[in-house]
Amino acid sequence: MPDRARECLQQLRVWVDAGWLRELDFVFAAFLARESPDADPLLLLAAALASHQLGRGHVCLEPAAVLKDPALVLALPPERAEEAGRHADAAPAKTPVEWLSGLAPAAWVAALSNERLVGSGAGDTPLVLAGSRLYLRRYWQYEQTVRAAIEQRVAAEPLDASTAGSLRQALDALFGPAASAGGEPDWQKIACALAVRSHFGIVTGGPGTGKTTTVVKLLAVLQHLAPRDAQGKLRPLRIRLAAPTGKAAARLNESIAGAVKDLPLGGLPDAQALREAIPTEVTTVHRLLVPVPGTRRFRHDARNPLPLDVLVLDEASMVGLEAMAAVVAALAPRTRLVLLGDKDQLASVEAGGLFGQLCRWADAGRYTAATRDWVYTVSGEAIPPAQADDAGRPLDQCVVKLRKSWRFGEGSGIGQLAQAVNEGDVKRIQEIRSKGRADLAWLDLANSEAGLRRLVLEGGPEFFGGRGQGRLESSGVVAPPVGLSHYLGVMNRGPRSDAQEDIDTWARGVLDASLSFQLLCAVRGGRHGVERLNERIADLLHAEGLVAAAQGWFAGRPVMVTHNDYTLGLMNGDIGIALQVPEQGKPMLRVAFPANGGGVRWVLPSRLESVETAFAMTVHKSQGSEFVHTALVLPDRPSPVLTRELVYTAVTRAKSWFTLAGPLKDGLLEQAVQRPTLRAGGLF
Ligand SMILES: Nc1ncnc2c1ncn2[C@@H]1O[C@H](COP(=O)(O)OP(=O)(O)OP(=O)(O)O)[C@@H](O)[C@H]1O
Repeated sequence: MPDRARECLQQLRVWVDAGWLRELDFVFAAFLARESPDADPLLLLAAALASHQLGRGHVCLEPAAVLKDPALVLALPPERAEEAGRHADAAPAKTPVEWLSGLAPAAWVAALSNERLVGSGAGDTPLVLAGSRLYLRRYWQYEQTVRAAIEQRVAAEPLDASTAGSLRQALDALFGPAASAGGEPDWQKIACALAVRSHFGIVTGGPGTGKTTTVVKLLAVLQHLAPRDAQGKLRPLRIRLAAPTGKAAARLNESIAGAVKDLPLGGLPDAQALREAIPTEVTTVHRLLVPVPGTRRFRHDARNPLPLDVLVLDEASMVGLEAMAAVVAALAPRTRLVLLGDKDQLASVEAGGLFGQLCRWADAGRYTAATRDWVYTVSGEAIPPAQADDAGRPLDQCVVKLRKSWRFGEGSGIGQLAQAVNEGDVKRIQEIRSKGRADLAWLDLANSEAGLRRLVLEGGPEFFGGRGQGRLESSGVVAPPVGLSHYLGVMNRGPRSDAQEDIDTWARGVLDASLSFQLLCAVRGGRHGVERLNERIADLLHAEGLVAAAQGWFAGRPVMVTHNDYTLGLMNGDIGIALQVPEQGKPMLRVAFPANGGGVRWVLPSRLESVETAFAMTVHKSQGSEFVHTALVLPDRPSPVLTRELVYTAVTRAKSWFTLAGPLKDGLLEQAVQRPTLRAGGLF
């Protein structure tokens, strides 16, 4: 191996030893150096960094973007290395940023020219350079699979004119007549119309904008348009609903049955048959595809597609590129695909960010004249000029953003804060803070241990605008905010008797009560990171006598599963609580997990290999969940992890109360909301 390549690998090794790169990144570069000993060191560096970026959620490396701001794009040195207390003298002598300084993008791209290692598509080179993006081949292939599947569905034959009348009848029955001219149109109705028009549809919107309501109506419309048998009886379409995680599936499960029950089908023939033809059970993507044990493959793939007419995928922003490629590969060409999600939330933890890419133009709409005419014909809704653009791409015609929140009324502080954060509107955030809102609390932790204690134990009602008094909303009575002592109180009251039924009811009560309050952290390391905070909270609860120990397993310890465990049927992100239950007369510790249908599943602590304490969890892990009172704890110093999407995701986890805790004077929040997440990818 030439000296230059050896030196490069030595440098990469130093960065791995410093915890800046993963072993995997090094191994990949070393493999390439063996395959092609004359490879340019800049190619080996690019390969290691492309692999590093994958670990950070980016599917490719864009040399020009890296060179513009290497420290930001590569996040090197990483946040964790600093927080682990590494000192300047322990840091590698040369940083990637220094190595790259002075390099021109064209020179870096030129160094990637290597027939054995880098191709432009077809072939089997380990790397693919597509335009200005460098991919590990597998991820380039995933993008190709997803793009082809979407393009094919976007281009699917539109409904023939004879169906338009029937569609109009169904849309009017479900949504009522069109809004009066000049008013805001009914975007839910438009979303349905457009999702019927092609074989691909996206409905995006913030919390409570009616994504579930809309998709249930869409399914009713599709069933209404489904073929009939010779006796005119409905031959229902085969429909499945899926979500990326068990928690997200359980949440949709809860809301969908109600939405199906409330469907206003009165104006349509066969109303009962239509209602019955809409599924209410939601599965996870993994269960839908059925994993083949010991492999990355699934039983359902291109050779054995799912027997489906329609697949609805909820919380699509959480689906990584690899999982999405597996989903679309398992769909027959005529299966419709409908994606639901909030495009402004954090992207998936897995490399991807594809929902954000697909929804890139959702705010602008970009509907062409043909789309506007068609929407008007089948729904009577006029798309406003602001959302019209005859240069819109075919994909844009399939994407609809729901713009009105039905959950957060005009006066809701949470709704207003979420919007201001999403728009990066610092002035508006400051206004919201200075005016005070009944459902928002701001807790400066700079020198206030007592404040954190109040928040953790009781939810800190006194920090809210209206001092945390309960209130009446259109949806019902909102009880005052609570902290962790709430569910621990339910736990410490114990079951009514030792009968298993009473124990299960009690455990379910504890699990439900635990959703009343959740602490979220932006980062894992540091004083306000999830690890230290969990330790501090356990100590505090122990000192208060609310739990019997602060370490190991103890009754009241909430745990989050960190890896899928198919034997136990537990998925990454599932949360259980350790409880003391009588077994053959003796108290034993068992972990209670929520089961479908309001039940409880009991697991022995010793069988849970990959769990972590979850008094506090990262915002990433909270995706797909909602809590009555959500508190975001900001890190104690600036971090590139703290982005607009992260804060927005945290705020929108709150149903009724939101607390922002942290060093509020240092402008951390303001910096964060002005920093949107960077995600590389070339999907659309
Ligand atoms: N057009 C509407 N008119 C009146 N109420 C509506 C309308 N659309 C939705 N809602 C109500 O708003 C609430 C939220 O709706 P839905 O659950 O469909 O929203 P979502 O976007 O799926 O929410 P989530 O944030 O939970 O994903 C529900 O109570 C629903 O009944």
